[in-house]
Amino acid sequence: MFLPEGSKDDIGQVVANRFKVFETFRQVALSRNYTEISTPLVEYADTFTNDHVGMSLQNMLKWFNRDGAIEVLRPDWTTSISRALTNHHMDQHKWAYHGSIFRQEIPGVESRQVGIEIVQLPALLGESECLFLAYEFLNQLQINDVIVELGHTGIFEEWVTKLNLSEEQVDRLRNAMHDKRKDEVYEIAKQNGHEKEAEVLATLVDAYGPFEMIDEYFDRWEDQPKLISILKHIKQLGMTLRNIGIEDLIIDLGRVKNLPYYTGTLFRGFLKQNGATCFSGGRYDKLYDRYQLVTSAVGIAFDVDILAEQIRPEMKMEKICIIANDETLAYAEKHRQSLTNKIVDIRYDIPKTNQYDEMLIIMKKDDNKWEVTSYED
Ligand SMILES: N[C@@H](Cc1c[nH]c[nH+]1)C(=O)O
Repeated sequence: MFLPEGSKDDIGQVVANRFKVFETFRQVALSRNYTEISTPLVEYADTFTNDHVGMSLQNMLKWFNRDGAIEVLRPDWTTSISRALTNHHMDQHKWAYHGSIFRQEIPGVESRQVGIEIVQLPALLGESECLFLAYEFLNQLQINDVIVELGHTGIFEEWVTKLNLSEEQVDRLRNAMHDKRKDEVYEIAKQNGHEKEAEVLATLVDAYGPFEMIDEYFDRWEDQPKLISILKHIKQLGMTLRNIGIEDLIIDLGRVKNLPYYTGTLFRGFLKQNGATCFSGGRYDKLYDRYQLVTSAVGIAFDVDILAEQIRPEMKMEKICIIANDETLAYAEKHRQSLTNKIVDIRYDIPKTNQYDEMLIIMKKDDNKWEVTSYED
C-alpha cells in the first residue's frame, strides 16, 4: 500500500517527542492563563481567501462539497480562531491551540503547530507576552540555542507607498524583498521613475543584524515620523525582551509579511544549530475588521515537528519483561503495578533480543502460590 507524495508514517521516538512538545506547551500556556480553543479541521475556503485575510487558494487542500461550495483542510490556525472568536465573548484575551495545518507548499503537506493568539491587549503587552511565553516554553523543552528576530510590516509598506506601483508590482517586489534579491528589488522599485526611493528600498534588503543596529536607523530616518515611531516600538519591545534575559536578538527592518494578514510587528525564532524557523508570528489587527470589531490581535505559532527533532531523549528508565502465560497473566499484571517508575512489558514468549534490563518469570510454588523469580537463559 502506498501513501500520497509527502505523507508519511511516524514511529516511536518521533511521536513521543511530538507529544512532549504538545504537553509542555499546554502546561506552559495554562500556567499563563490561556484558554484552550479548537476549531474544526474542515472549513469553507472563503474563511481564508476573503479580501480581509487574502490567503491563496492555490496552496490549500480543497474539494467541492455537495452544494458546490469549496471546503478546505485548515490551512491556518490564526484565521480560523478569529472566525471562531467573533461568535464568542471577547472578555477572554489569551487563547492557546495545538493541532495540524495543511498547506501544499509545506513539505509533507501536514504540519503540526502549537500556538497562541492574544486579542484586545495593549500592543507591547501582547507582543511581549508572545515572546515571554516562547522563552519559557523553549526553556522547558531545554532548547536554548534560538535567535529571536524582530521586524515590522510597516517599514517596507511605508517606502512602497512612495513608489506609485500597481498591486501586482508590489506583490512581486514583496517576493523579491522576501528572498533578499537586491537587484530585482531595485529594478521593480524604480519602474515608475522613483530612483532615489528605489535605492533606499534596495538598501533595506541589508537592514538586518544585531538588535543594537537599530540605533543607526533612528539617524537615517530622522525626518520620517512614521518610521521613527515604528523603530521606537521595536526598540521598546527588544529592550523588554533583553530585560528578561533574551540575549540572542536580531532585527530585520526589511522583513516583509509572510502571511497576508500581518499589520505590524513580526517575529521569528531560528535554531542556531541549523537555521530552521521554530516559531513565527506577529500582529494582525485587521483580521477582525470584517466583523466590524476594533481589535488588537497578535499571536505566535511554533513548529512542533522542528522542536520535536531537538528534544533530547528522556532519562533512560529501566525496562523489565515479565514472562507469563494464560494462567499467570493476571498475577503478572498485579506484579507489574508494583514496579513503579520502570517500563514493564508482559510477554508469553521469551524475547530473543536483549532489549530488557531484566526478565522475570512467574513460577508456581509448592503451596500453590505464585512466585516471581529472575529469568536466566
Ligand atoms: N498563523 C501564523 C502564526 C501566527 C499566529 N498568530 C499570528 N501569526 C503561521 O502559521 O505562521
